[in-house]
Amino acid sequence: MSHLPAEHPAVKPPRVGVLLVNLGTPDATDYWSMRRYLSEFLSDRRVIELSPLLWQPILQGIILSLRPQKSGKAYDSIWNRELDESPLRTITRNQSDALAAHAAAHWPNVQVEWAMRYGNPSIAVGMDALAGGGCDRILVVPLYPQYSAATTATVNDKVFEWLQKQRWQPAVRTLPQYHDHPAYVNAIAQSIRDHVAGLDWTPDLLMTSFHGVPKEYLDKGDPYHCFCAKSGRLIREALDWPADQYQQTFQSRFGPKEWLQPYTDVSIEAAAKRGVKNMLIAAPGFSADCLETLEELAIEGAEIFKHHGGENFAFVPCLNDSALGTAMINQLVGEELAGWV
Ligand SMILES: C=CC1=C(C)c2cc3[nH]c(cc4nc(cc5[nH]c(cc1n2)c(C)c5CCC(=O)O)C(CCC(=O)O)=C4C)c(C)c3C=C
Ligand SMILES: [Fe+2]
Ligand SMILES: [Fe+2]
Repeated sequence: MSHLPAEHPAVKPPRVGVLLVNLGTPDATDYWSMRRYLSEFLSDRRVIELSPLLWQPILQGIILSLRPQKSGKAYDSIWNRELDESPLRTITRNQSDALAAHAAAHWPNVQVEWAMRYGNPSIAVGMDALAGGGCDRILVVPLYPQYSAATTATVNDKVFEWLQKQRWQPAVRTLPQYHDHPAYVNAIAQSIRDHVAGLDWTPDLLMTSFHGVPKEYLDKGDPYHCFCAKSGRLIREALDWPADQYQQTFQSRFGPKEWLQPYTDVSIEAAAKRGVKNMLIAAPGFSADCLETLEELAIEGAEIFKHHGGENFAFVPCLNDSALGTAMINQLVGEELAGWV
């Protein structure tokens, strides 16, 4: 006859968890908050592929003495003062709330949480909340349409680092990239169409700007570059936008090495100099507006364009928690939960 020990773990009714994950964000814009965030981010060996013996002295000594102030100022210019947090955090939480509402209506045994790869709330906190809620199956959703080792893979690494510490592991699925999914391509195309309809001028250039990575990562086999090119082409085709009035670029260069080209800032300047007067820019690689879109594109991009002779400049907001954006997330998650709900 067998006897269960008194401390036998409680067996809860099975539930399914979904964890939405985006990049990360500082808790505040002061020097130490910025330093903590940038240190975690730039110490990730998927992001900076250098030996820590070489990189950490440069990072801790030089970069983290100056960059926290500079980036803190940039974050200050876009900070959500009402909620005292970065826009990326506000938007990701809203996306999660919208998915949770959809789940409550359609998939009653699904719990939704959200997390940031760097900063708070962490992936471990999100996974703890799902496991604590009784989820024995978890779908992880890195909110990156185009796969890169520097983004999608490092989210999955962090999830599996959490799994390594669990005695009772849930089953885990990860959402694959969706760079050519019709729901994604059509949602981006529609958001661009809607934005154009609200302008009192006609764009003579549409630029789609994606976050860059060092060119070396492409040479080593990271497929991100090709996925961005394909997304750009599919979006242009969905819009039926003339090829000679379209350009795809890469932004947010960091450090002295070559990054993926053409560079967004250089291309905006060149467009203005060759006589483009009306320019529209979109950022289809970002699921949510953040420093890189609100500051680098909408503010700095407009300044560069106008400084070099451009007249009208508009930025198409990311899908964020718009009806288009949340419907797309609901669809992608619904397809990936097949067999689980
Ligand atoms: C070598 C450094 C970096 C690589 C490689 C990199 C890849 C990469 N990043 C994103 C998306 C985002 N990056 C954001 C901010 C940001 N990125 C870097 C550096 C690299 N990114 C830094 C240092 C920062 C912080 C700000 C700064 O100091 O400039 C953000 C915004 C976060 C926010 O809270 O607003 C996003 C989003 C992708 C998609 C990507 C590779 C494909
Ligand atoms: Fe980045
Ligand atoms: Fe940037």
